[in-house]
Amino acid sequence: MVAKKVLSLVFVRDASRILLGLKKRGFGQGWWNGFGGKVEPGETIHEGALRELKEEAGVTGHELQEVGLLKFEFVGDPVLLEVHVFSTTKYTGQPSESEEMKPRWFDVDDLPFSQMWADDSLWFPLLLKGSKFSGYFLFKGHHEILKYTLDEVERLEY
Ligand SMILES: Nc1nc2c([nH]c(=O)n2[C@H]2C[C@H](O)[C@@H](COP(=O)(O)OP(=O)(O)OP(=O)(O)O)O2)c(=O)[nH]1
Repeated sequence: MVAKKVLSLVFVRDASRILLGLKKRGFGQGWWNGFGGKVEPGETIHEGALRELKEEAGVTGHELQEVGLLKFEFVGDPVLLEVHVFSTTKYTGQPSESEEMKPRWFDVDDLPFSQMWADDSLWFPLLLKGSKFSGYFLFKGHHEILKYTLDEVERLEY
């Protein structure tokens, strides 16, 4: 049986910028990403997303919209990752560094794709234009995508 891990991933945006964090440890260390992590027992995915955003970036998110559903498999690993992607322009608090992430605003025209997960450059254009999207990526190691599907969708289906 394939085990499934459910994770959140949150992007905070303003008119021309997006808040990313440099992951300081663990999965994806050394890469820029949104904020998120494993959903804990007893919380909804949305609650998990808000908690991780607060823990990792010091920011309270409001009116999070779920915009993407991304599934990942890694060759040789029986675990399927199901990443729920959220976006918002509404937040309170100032981004601040945590044990896990070092936040920084990036201009949306100048994103550090060479220091991000390889799939991100494929779906970021959909995220940035405000579309909803659904994707599946099969990785070999953490750098190479062997195959993928990616669709712009009207609504997300689970
Ligand atoms: N942008 C992007 N994010 C990804 C990809 N794959 C992937 O898991 N993520 C996200 C989902 C989560 O937000 C984050 C991984 O979560 P994590 O393992 O750090 O979870 P956590 O914070 O609960 O971890 P920990 O406390 O146990 O260390 O990375 C990807 O290919 N691209």
